[in-house]
Amino acid sequence: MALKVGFIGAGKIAQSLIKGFTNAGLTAPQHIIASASKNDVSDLEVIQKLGCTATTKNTAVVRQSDIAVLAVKPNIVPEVLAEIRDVLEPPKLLVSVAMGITLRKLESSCLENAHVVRVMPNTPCLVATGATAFASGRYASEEDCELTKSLFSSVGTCYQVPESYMDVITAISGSGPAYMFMTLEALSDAGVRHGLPRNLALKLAAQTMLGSAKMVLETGQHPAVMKGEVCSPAGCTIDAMHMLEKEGFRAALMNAVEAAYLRTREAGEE
Ligand SMILES: NC(=O)C1=CN([C@@H]2O[C@H](COP(=O)(O)OP(=O)(O)OC[C@H]3O[C@@H](n4cnc5c(N)ncnc54)[C@H](O)[C@@H]3O)[C@@H](O)[C@H]2O)C=CC1
Ligand SMILES: O=C(O)[C@@H]1CCC=N1
Repeated sequence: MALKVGFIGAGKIAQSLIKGFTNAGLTAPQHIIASASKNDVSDLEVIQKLGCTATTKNTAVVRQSDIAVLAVKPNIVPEVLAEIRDVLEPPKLLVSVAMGITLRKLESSCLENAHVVRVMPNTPCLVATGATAFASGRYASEEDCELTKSLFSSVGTCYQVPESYMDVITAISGSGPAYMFMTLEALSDAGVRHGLPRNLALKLAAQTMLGSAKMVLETGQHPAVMKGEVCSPAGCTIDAMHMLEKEGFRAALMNAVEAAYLRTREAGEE
């Protein structure tokens, strides 16, 4: 029987997941229902255009689905949980993708024994290359974890982790696509600055990022070793490396992750 998936919140991440899950053939648009705020006409329209059911009633989403994905901003989570509490009866699974919101917080706002998992996907799920991690709640069963794993593995990789990892994972792979897009934008700008057509510069930059990531995943070698192999003695790359060190490239990235991590923790405490 087809899996019925509901989304509470129909924004950027919900849309990436809906397109990813349906492209993967894990479910079909007619088995998907998603809700948005009544002021959010554009998200409701996108859902309809995708062939899914759009609604403003969160309880309808839970009632009509096997799994309910909670994809609203963290500050909206308490009011949504209060709304759906009584219809989210165990063993129905709640999959929260809200940054920073702990399993304890989620479970304490649901019925006793509610089946909950906390998940951090990223937007490349849209193109079946997502990076997802999840932590299991107290009452989520083995079956729930298997289902979560198969759902998110259909749109990329998916790892089960201790919940204590989730905030930093949010800052690395949840937010990570934005760091990568900024890098690609900067690389292609540099190409344009030196006379390349933008389209060519962007394609070369993106393929370079893809290839480098693939080398890390497939060879298992430390990135520092492979970086060394690109730097020919007295060549041009080592000059670029020197400049990146001088400009604080590594520290800038590590500081960016720390900023996102701290914001994630703060959102969990609000
Ligand atoms: N954008 C991303 O790349 C990722 C986002 N997330 C998490 O997903 C959640 C949503 O993020 P985005 O999709 O980026 O936000 P968004 O602003 O694009 O979407 C939020 C959605 O929630 C809806 N909404 C607002 N109030 C509602 C209510 N009372 N009931 C039902 N729906 C309501 C809005 O209409 C909108 O469709 C956040 O908690 C975020 O931390 C997690 C992983 C990645
Ligand atoms: O920026 C955010 O709040 C969300 C969480 C991870 C990616 N986007």
